[in-house]
Amino acid sequence: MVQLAAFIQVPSMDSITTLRALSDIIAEAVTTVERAYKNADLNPPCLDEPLDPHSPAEALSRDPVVVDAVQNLVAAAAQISAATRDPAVSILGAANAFHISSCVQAATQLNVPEILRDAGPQGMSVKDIAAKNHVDPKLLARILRLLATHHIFREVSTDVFANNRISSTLDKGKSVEFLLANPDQRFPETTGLAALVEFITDEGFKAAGYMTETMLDPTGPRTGHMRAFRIDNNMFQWFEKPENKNRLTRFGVAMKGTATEEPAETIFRGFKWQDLPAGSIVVDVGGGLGASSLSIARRYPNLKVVNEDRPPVMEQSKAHWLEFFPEHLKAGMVEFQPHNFFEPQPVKNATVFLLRHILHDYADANATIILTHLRTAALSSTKLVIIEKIVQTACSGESTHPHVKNIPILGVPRKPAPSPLLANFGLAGTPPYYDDLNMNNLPGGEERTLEGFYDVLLQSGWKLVEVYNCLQTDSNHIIAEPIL
Ligand SMILES: C[S@@+](CC[C@H](N)C(=O)[O-])C[C@H]1O[C@@H](n2cnc3c(N)ncnc32)[C@H](O)[C@@H]1O
Repeated sequence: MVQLAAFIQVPSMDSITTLRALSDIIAEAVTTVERAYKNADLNPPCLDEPLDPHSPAEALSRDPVVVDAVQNLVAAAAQISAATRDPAVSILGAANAFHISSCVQAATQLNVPEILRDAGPQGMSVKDIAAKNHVDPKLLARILRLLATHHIFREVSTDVFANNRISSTLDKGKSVEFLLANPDQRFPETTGLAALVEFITDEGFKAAGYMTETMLDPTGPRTGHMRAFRIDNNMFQWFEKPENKNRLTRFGVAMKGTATEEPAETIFRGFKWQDLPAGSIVVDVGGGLGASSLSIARRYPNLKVVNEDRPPVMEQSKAHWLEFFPEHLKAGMVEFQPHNFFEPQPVKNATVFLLRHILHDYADANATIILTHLRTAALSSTKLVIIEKIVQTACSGESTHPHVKNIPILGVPRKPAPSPLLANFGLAGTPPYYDDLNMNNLPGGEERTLEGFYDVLLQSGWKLVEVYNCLQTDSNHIIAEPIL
């Protein structure tokens, strides 16, 4: 009898209390969103309609009050689903989640969002979409239906699909005729979000397929990417091969796309660029196109910029600055310095070394080499500004690291998650964890905890002095100074 009782599922008071608390969080969040939109005499954006990035309703969706409410809503809705759904169905859903990536890849590579933009709200028959790409309409219908089931596209009537708010984010804003006739020109001059999605669902997706194999075979190829593409050099060297020219272009635009995940003002919400004296030298180490330093220089044109990256990227960067900020070039205030950051740093009088999305490409041994070269070239007054996400744990509790507790965390205080949500807001807080594994599988790097940053900086002669939390983004500005 005692043994039998163990198998009888009687929901405890705790489980019910948890469900009630989650549903209260959802109800309260909906009320907050409703009130914000009523006060502005607007309706929230409609999922069934394409995104209009310039509409007042979309602008209000970025209001901190609405963002916070939606964060609670997403976290609670995911947790209540996890708590109530058949766990076998949940785990099978997780196991099959790669189909979503694969179908998003198909839809974007076939330019379906642009084809459906032209079709308007009544949508287009999958036969006509498939005909433009010379692919099997039956398979395309199955792909788009799986996506519509996940609220990406809308199945208007049987086999007729239209864009919705989510699918339309992939619209590259170019004509279908142009995209089909110029496959190598699909991404330049776009926001970069579609390029980022294609990079993740192509290189990222393939590399992830080899993550476990790589973990179990530490003496073999170092990354999932090397295994997937059967290469023995790293992703960045692979990008430089002539046959990967389009991939390199896509990656460059995709990195610009990472900025679309965060509000345009983010770069100004942490480190106080305005306090730098005129003529200060900002070195954008591994700057890519130099999109971040370009934003900084545009706002503070008395700052000099040295953009550093691998030689082929420098060509692209120069073209980017010529297009978007030619004045700084003409004024001789920006230099393009081909440089390998595993070799000694050539700029010896930097005011700031800016490292945005660089250290996470490398595990600690290589990150230490990069940081040590910067430390050797630094003046005693040089600041290191690292822009990266700081990974939180899924549980609550104080750090046991001896030093990080005393580091000032400035900027926007991070709100604690209301009980019973996970401390990191669960599904609403996933981006850093996705990035972490992309870093592992592609270049062999990692997103770091605050403790991880402190330790790798210390090993390289830098002291982590403060952290800025930026508004509405997971990105942090991590400031370090030379240890003298
Ligand atoms: C993740 S991207 C970040 C780009 C830019 N900082 C940004 O925030 O958009 C990494 C950059 O590091 C560059 N990179 C990779 N290996 C490098 C090396 N050994 N020396 C210099 N740059 C390198 C890549 O070309 C790429 O532009």
